[in-house]
Amino acid sequence: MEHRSVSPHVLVFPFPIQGHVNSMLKLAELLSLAGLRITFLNSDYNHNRLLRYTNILDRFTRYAGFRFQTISDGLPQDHPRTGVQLKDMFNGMKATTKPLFREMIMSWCRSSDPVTCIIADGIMGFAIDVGNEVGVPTIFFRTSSPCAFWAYFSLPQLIEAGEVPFKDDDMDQLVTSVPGMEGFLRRRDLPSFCRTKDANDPNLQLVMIETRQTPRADALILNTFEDLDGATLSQIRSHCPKIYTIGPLHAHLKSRLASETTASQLSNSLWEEDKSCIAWLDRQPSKSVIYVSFGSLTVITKEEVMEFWHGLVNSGSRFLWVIRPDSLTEKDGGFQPPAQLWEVTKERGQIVGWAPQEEVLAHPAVGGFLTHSGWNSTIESIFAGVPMTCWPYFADQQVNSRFVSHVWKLGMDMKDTCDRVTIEKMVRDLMEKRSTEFTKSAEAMAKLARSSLSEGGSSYCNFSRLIESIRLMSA
Ligand SMILES: O=c1ccn([C@@H]2O[C@H](COP(=O)(O)OP(=O)(O)O[C@H]3O[C@H](CO)[C@@H](O)[C@H](O)[C@H]3O)[C@@H](O)[C@H]2O)c(=O)[nH]1
Ligand SMILES: C[C@H]1CC[C@@H]2C(C(=O)O)=CO[C@@H](O)[C@@H]21
Repeated sequence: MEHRSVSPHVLVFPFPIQGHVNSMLKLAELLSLAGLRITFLNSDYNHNRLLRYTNILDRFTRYAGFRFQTISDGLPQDHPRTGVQLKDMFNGMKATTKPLFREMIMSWCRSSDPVTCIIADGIMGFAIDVGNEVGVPTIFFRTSSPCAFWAYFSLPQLIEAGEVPFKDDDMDQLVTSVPGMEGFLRRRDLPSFCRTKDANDPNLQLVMIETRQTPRADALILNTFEDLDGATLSQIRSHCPKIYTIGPLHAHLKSRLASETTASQLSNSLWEEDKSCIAWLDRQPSKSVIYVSFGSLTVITKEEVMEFWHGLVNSGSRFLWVIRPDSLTEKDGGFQPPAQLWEVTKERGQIVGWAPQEEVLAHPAVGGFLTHSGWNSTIESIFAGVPMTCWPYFADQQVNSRFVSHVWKLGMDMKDTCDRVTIEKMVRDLMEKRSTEFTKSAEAMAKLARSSLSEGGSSYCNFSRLIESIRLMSA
């Protein structure tokens, strides 16, 4: 198919979940600031939620070349769309979204303003097929971590060597088939999809097949910075030489906007942010609060909630805890936390349904983060210099938490445990006993993150290279 336009028109297309929409919308805004014309393709479901809970329309009207388009995710309106239903989400994309996307691209390419480059979510290999069909270059943006990407990429070798599926129950056994991670990556640190008895498990196959598509893309964008992930990036570069590391994206965007722009003005939340927690934080002493959040897909049992609650209360720490309204596996009926927990929570805690997380992490009262280790949360915490205790739920989070604790030494990993005694100890260690040690390493890493974004820094320069390459694709 022939192109008539020479001015870049980029289609940005995320997988329809919070952790992907958030970072891809930030990328879209950065590209708009650089003068590119952008079509952002959102699922109808997520677009309606963004309209409801954020100012995206006002925010993006300032970019003349920016427009939102929507597409079905193939799921009914009342589908829960949590981590438990990942398979439904992929099935919906395959059965409904992919054919619609193909039609849309075809018609845009025939229009007077054809798309000249697709930036698609790196978990959606079908975008490359469609891009190739219409002759439009496709760049992947993988929103998860480089370390997990590399573990996914190494899955054929892990399976071939008989390391996945695991041969027995020893989860502390080191794995040797992820190059560069031989000395420290245990079975329990592999992406959660490896915890299967069947090498043909559909989720395992899916992440492996999708990840192995990446070298077919014209380039790969990652939300990290060179000083954080240099060793892993050099492994990935042996298969995908054209990589643009332009993170931490949330901070990159902020640094290129007017200095008075606040994080909450840039919210891409699919839930309503409860801003009252900022006023509460304002009343707490410096570094006294542990922020607790498990992201947008985690579901937990009421037993786990009770263990966390007792652990937090027994730790003596102040805490700000996000409990998403849809995160409990059971219905609220019959869930009656003891009055004593509520009493202590009123004295030194706050529970909200969804928080303005970037603002929370940047708040001086926050001294630690009990996190599920989603990649956005991890990189936001790294940028804010906040040490972490990790309780990974699924996917890349098992790998990320190992890197936080063992490689970067920015906190601790409590994966595969959830009892009040361990939680109390982990919180005490993070907030008191080992606080100086972790705060020191977290602040050092935050400094490197900031310098990657300053003029001449790696992420700053890589972003210019990315823009240049998109312009060349459209010439
Ligand atoms: O109360 C909250 C909680 C979260 N967030 C934001 O929501 C995003 C959550 O993203 P992330 O930490 O990456 O977690 P998930 O929502 O679980 O993200 C999914 O997508 C990520 C990127 O691919 C993966 O790393 C995760 O494992 C996957 O679960 C972050 O930007 C947070 O700042 C808020 O604004 N308020
Ligand atoms: C859609 C989920 C499967 C893989 C993706 C992911 C990753 O590790 O790349 C993490 O969690 C989810 O965001 C994605």
